[in-house]
Amino acid sequence: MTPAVEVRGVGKVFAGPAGPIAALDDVDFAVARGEVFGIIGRSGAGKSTLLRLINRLEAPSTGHVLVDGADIAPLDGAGLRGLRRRIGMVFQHFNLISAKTVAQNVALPLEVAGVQRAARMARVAEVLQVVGLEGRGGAYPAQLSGGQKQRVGIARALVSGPDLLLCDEATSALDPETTMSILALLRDINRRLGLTIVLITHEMAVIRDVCDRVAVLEAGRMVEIGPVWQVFGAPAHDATRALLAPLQPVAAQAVFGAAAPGRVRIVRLPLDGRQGAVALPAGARLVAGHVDPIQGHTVGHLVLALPQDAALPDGAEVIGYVAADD
Ligand SMILES: Nc1ncnc2c1ncn2[C@@H]1O[C@H](COP(=O)(O)OP(=O)(O)OP(=O)(O)O)[C@@H](O)[C@H]1O
Repeated sequence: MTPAVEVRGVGKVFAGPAGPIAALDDVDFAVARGEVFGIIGRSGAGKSTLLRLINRLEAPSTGHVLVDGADIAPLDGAGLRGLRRRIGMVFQHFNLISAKTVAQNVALPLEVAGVQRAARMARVAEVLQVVGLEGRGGAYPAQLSGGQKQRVGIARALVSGPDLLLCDEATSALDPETTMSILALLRDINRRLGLTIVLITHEMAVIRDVCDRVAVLEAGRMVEIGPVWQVFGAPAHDATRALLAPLQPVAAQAVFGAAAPGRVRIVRLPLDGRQGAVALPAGARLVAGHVDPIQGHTVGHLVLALPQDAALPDGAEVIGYVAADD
């Protein structure tokens, strides 16, 4: 099946005041139809630029972006309007017009496309129901909570019946509970409407809670890509590990002392989601642990105190030492 989006050898160079800035360098991946695909990276990694290339707000300096198998570079006029109808955008700060009601905000793309009023209103009612805002069409944005405003933003993104949704830090302005409900809504839309979703975020928790696969960007390069459970379970790049760190409160190395005679090893044993039951050496004691069920895999780590004569379990690393009777 043709991928929903293909990013092929894409580079993007901006002219900065102090010379050219390579925002993206040879980025290459494909997003399958019906997938929720996350792009994560720290600030300045190139996430927004990548999203802007997919909806052709920017053109690549090198390489190609294909949507539904077709290069979007040559599109102009009607072709570009058609592309924009097939792509819904959800923004961090909602981008609602405060002087317009919820229904008027949601109807805007249809109005621009010249859809008749009756058809507009019918479609708006439909998408407001999808996002759980039925009956709120007459409210103004100022009367809504952040989560409700984002629901309006999502309804507006859906109103033209797109098959691809691009989310730009869609939950970054929301509290954790509201974030969860918006992510659940995105997942629901993905499943019910079969929509492909590409989202950018700097939070691994967002990736964990909603994505099927993730690509990690670091300084404009894609340093890692894979199913979420695999990337969480066995991150291959330092940038990925740094992004995961806030989610994995390891009993830090600093807590433990250095090697010395008679001291017990503290080891970190990753659970990469591939293991079944994990066999532990006799006499091992549990110090800490963190487990995330992701896509049906158990991902996380255990921190163990190992008796001196015990072999280091496969994949475990020594992170420090404590006195035998600690
Ligand atoms: N229009 C532009 N002109 C010049 N430089 C730009 C432009 N847009 C982005 N950049 C630069 O390209 C790099 C990547 O920026 P981008 O906004 O894509 O990163 P990001 O990962 O989305 O970061 P953030 O999370 O902070 O938004 C940065 O160095 C940025 O300063």
